Amino acid sequence: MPQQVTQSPTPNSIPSLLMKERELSWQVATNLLISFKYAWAGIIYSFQTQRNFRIHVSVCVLAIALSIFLHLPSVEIAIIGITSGLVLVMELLNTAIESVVDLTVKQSYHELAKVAKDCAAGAVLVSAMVAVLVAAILILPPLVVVIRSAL
Ligand SMILES: Nc1ncnc2c1ncn2[C@@H]1O[C@H](COP(=O)(O)OP(=O)(O)OP(=O)(O)O)[C@@H](O)[C@H]1O
Repeated sequence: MPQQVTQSPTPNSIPSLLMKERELSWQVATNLLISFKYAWAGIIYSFQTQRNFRIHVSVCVLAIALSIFLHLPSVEIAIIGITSGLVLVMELLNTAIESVVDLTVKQSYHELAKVAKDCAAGAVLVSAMVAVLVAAILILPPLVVVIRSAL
């Protein structure tokens, strides 16, 4: 049976290919402000629908507030900010992957849908464990000192 060979795109044809990809989009943000609006809508959607996202936002705010209250060095506050922020990013990606999987398989069971959702949830878990470990190492010692001096 003759095999169908797809030619790889030449550098000149790449811009027109990209245009075609964008044609598939139902709506395209026409400027930066509108892009921000859609990004914000995604964050609000996750906050309103995902309990875990709300928990992670609260813990993230608490960790940064505590590190400011304890007068941690700015590098340590930045590290806590990065690790906590990473958890929120993972949660947003997890929500995006869950939505795409549900859109694809609807309410039917599929082994690959399970793999995709479990791996996305695993990514959130790994980032959350790293964030807790980093926060515990940086926040706990000065927090214990403050609590002891208050007693
Ligand atoms: N269509 C599906 N096919 C196979 N397994 C699925 C499917 N949908 C969900 N699952 C399984 O059920 C689990 C929970 O799915 P769900 O969509 O509720 O995600 P979740 O991990 O609970 O989301 P959250 O991150 O909000 O807690 C998935 O991790 C997966 O193991």
